[in-house]
This record gives sequence, structure tokens and C-alpha cells, in this order.
Amino acid sequence: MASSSSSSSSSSSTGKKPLRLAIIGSGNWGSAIARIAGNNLLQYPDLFIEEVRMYVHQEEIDGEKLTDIINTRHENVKYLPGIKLPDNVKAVDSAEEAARDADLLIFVLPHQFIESVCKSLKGKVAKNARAISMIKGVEVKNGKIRIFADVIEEILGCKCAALSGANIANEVAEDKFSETTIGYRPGDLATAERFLKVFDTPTFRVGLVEDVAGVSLCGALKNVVAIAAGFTDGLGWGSNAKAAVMRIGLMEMKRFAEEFFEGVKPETFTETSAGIADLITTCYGGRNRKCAEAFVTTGKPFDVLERELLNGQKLQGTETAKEVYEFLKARGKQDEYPLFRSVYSIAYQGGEVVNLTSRL
Ligand SMILES: NC(=O)C1=CN([C@@H]2O[C@H](COP(=O)(O)OP(=O)(O)OC[C@H]3O[C@@H](n4cnc5c(N)ncnc54)[C@H](O)[C@@H]3O)[C@@H](O)[C@H]2O)C=CC1
Ligand SMILES: O=C(CO)COP(=O)(O)O
Repeated sequence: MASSSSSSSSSSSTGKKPLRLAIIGSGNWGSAIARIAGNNLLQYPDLFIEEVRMYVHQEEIDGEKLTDIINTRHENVKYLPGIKLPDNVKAVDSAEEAARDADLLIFVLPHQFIESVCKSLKGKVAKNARAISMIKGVEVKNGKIRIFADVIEEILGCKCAALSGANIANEVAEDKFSETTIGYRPGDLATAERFLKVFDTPTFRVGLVEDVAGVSLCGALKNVVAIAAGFTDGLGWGSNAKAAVMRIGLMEMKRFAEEFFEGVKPETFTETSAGIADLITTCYGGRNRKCAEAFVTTGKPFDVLERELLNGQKLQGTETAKEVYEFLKARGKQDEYPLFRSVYSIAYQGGEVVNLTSRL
């Protein structure tokens, strides 16, 4: 596993044109990452074009367009309030405009929107551009499962890495210390190192691992475990129960990845920020945990809780629980993943939450 580094080579010394960065997404995490990327680009003027265009799914807030608010007040008042974005981050309301002439693309949208946004970019991104997926989710379609780095690669035709880690967006935005992990394709360390320059700061330390699928699956599957952790909180079951759910959840995550994806490295799950560290932070401080706790204490369904508690931000864990369950059921394997199965049953089939651990 490579660790974080900061090489000082510049494009002027290599005679290359500076690279244009685009950010496709501007939610809670998208905005936190725009702050880091915008600031970092200014440190490498020979390597990167200063302006970074950020795609904003347009909406009006008190009669004003969100893009106008971001471009004038330099704050995403809805999804990351109270945090100043650098002036070189320019909000645009079309993914196509954000991606125009981009050499590096960051995909950071809730997973349910990625396919339609990528399709709007089909044929409009250079084949030698490089992308990175920060999406925590999987696509399940026609009985097949794919990580979003693969979806992006297939639709756009350019190579795609993945970034995931123990990264509660608000903490990262406040420069509280975090680590993260970039997973890169075999032999493509160069792309990872380029993105490392975009993201690495003294308080946001980037590690590298040659494992796009492992990094992506950690990010997606830990959200299902976080729902279970939230259930234990709602039940008032205490720390031991939550730790048990997290341990069993980590085992199911790892086994699922090894069973259905080739080349996944076990140590991605146990040694990186994308693995065990993200599982811990999400089970203690994330939105999935929070809504699952409220599901138990209020009896309200998840879609209502998402609207009431998250102010437009999106839950990923419930959708992923459903997608993973459907994928497993199609193979008759749902009973081999009892925690994943219990989360699905409680969230979607009216299963009793007190039975969360009865099959484990
Ligand atoms: N928020 C966090 O702490 C972290 C989130 N992530 C992951 O990053 C990804 C993006 O998450 P966030 O930036 O937090 O998003 P978010 O949860 O804040 O979602 C809201 C975003 O979705 C956009 N949106 C709503 N409807 C849309 C549509 N029809 N088409 C396109 N966009 C639409 C909204 O405009 C807004 O930008 C997710 O997969 C999440 O799991 C990863 C690490 C940390
Ligand atoms: O992925 C996250 C932290 O790394 C955020 O998790 P939630 O989506 O549960 O808030």
C-alpha cells in the first residue's frame, strides 16, 4: 500500500498544459471537497488551471438561484452552511458545462443520480481525461452489480479511480483531521498521484491503494451496517451490541466484496481509512445512523425521516440495503448475509427491529 506523498514536479518543467478540474456534484460532501480542491489548485499554478467548475443541481432558496448564491457569497448555504468556498470555485447549473474541456473529473453525487448525469456527459469527455468517484453506493441492474467507478468508465470511456474514507463532510470542511483513501486501477499510480495533489492537505491525509473495487465497496456497504448501528442506538442496546453489529457487518462487507468482485484486497477493509475507519465514523456520526435511530424512536418511515432530518441531503444506506438484498436474493444467497438481510427486512418488509440480531 502506498502512503500519502507530495511530489513537486510541475507541468512547466514537463512542458505539459495545465489541467482543468471539474466537480460533478455540490451536496454536503461535494461542497466540502470543492473547498479543498479549490484551495489546493492555487498551490500548483503550473499544473492546474485555477478555476474549477462545479455542477450544481439547480434550486431556488428564498427566491435566489443556488448557483448565484454560491458564486456571489461563496457559500453553499443549503448543503454546507457556514463554510467559505474559495473564489476560484465556480458554480454552474449544467454538468455538461462543468465538464467541458476537463482533464480531471470528480464525481460526487448521491448514487441514485449518477447514471442520468453521466449519460448527459456521454461523448463529451475526452478519452484521456481521468475521473474519480467519491460515490458511496453500488448499481444493481438486470441482476448485475457494479461499482460507480466502472459505471463512469463505461459511460464516459475514461479511466476512473475511487476515493472513500472516514470523512464526515462537516468535519472535513472545518479542517478537523481526517484520513482518506484513493483506490487506483492496476498500474495507474500516476492518476492517483495527480488526484492526491488535488486533495491532500495537512488535515486531510490521502493514502493510496491499488484497489478501486475494494475502496468503492467499503464506502457503499458500510452504509448498510450504519443503518444497523442506528437501530441498536434507537433500541438503547448499548456499546457492546453496536460493536457486535459493526464486527459482523465488516465481515459481511469483506466476504461480499471477495465473493462478487475480482482482485479486491482484504487489507483495504481492515487497514485503510476507506475500510474499518469509515465504518466506525459512520456508525457513530453519520446520517444513516441518525435516521435509523429515529426510525426506531419515532416509528416514521425512512423517506419521511430523510426529508425531516436531512434538509435535502440524501440517505444512501437504505437504497444500498435494498439493492444488495435484491442482488443476493436473485442468487439465493440472502441468508448467507444475515445482517444485510435483517436491515433490509426491518427497513422494507416491516420486520421487527428487536429481531435485528436474531439470525446473526
Ligand atoms: N456527506 C458526507 O459526509 C459524505 C458523503 N459521501 C458520499 O458522497 C456522495 C454525495 O454525497 P453528498 O455530497 O453528501 O450529497 P447530499 O447528501 O448532500 O445530497 C444532496 C445533493 O444531491 C443533489 N441532487 C438532488 N436531486 C438531484 C438530481 N435529481 N440530480 C442531481 N443531483 C441532485 C442536490 O442538489 C445536492 O447537491 C454520496 O454517495 C455520499 O454517500 C462520502 C463521504 C462523506
Ligand atoms: O460516508 C460518510 C462518512 O465517511 C457519511 O456517512 P453518512 O452518509 O451516513 O452521513
